[in-house]
Amino acid sequence: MLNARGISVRFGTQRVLDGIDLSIPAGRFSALVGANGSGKTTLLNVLAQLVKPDSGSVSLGTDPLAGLSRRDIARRIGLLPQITGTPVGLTVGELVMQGRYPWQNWWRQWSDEDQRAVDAAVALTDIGHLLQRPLTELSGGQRQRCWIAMTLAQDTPVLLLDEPTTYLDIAHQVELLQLAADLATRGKTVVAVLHDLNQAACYADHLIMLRDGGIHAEGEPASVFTADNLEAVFGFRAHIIRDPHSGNPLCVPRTESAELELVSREARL
Ligand SMILES: Nc1ncnc2c1ncn2[C@@H]1O[C@H](COP(=O)(O)OP(=O)(O)OP(=O)(O)O)[C@@H](O)[C@H]1O
Repeated sequence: MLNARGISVRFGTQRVLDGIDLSIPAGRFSALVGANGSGKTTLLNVLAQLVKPDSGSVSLGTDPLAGLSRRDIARRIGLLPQITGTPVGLTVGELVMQGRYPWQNWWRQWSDEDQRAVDAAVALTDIGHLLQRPLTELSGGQRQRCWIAMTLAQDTPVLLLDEPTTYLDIAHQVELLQLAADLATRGKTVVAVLHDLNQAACYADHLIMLRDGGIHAEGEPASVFTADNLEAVFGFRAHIIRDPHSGNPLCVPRTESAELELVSREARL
């Protein structure tokens, strides 16, 4: 269990996170959703100890993370940030190998275990055919899969993914979400910031809705993914319907034209 207690963060005069208490279930796939600017990235960065909160603490199980070295944290928590730049002069293979950095030191160089972790990450993200290519020559989606592979190669019990489906076509989005769900089934604790609410409700075991730097709702998607919560958090009205195949909740935005059509149809009856 990854626990955050009383987390508050200010940037200047702006309070971005406001006394957050959160218990992220171990071995589950949690999705973090909320409007732009609601504090999702800041919260992930606090969980990964990249942002020091003004108050509050994070622990993994019973172990507080504050005070651990960067290397020790990186052996426990892998973070895929929102990627904005591309390193020049690096091949895909070299990037993925960098995921093993926290496990190495001057007396322990590249090992069979490192190679196994890299091979597994490469296979899971289907980038074996790209290993010799410079990162700068790849499409945005291919590059995103390489970053994900690097994070997987780190082989941490906790994975924090900030908008991992960015740049991916729909088939690779679904693949990535299924991979996150599978990793959770195999015991990893996965937390992903997702903007596609239906994907979040469909793939995650646990949904966390952030609103103005606080937790508005959290729990199983079936109980959290309600029209009222979506309206409160995102300010839009939606119908919640069920996926006829899986039974998962899906939201359909209530557009003005659809509402008018409904009213006039009812008036005609
Ligand atoms: N380093 C920073 N310095 C100052 N303000 C910041 C910094 N990082 C984030 N903020 C502010 O904190 C608020 C929350 O930002 P954050 O990136 O956590 O939101 P988010 O929910 O991830 O947004 P998005 O969905 O747009 O990615 C925003 O108002 C943002 O401008």
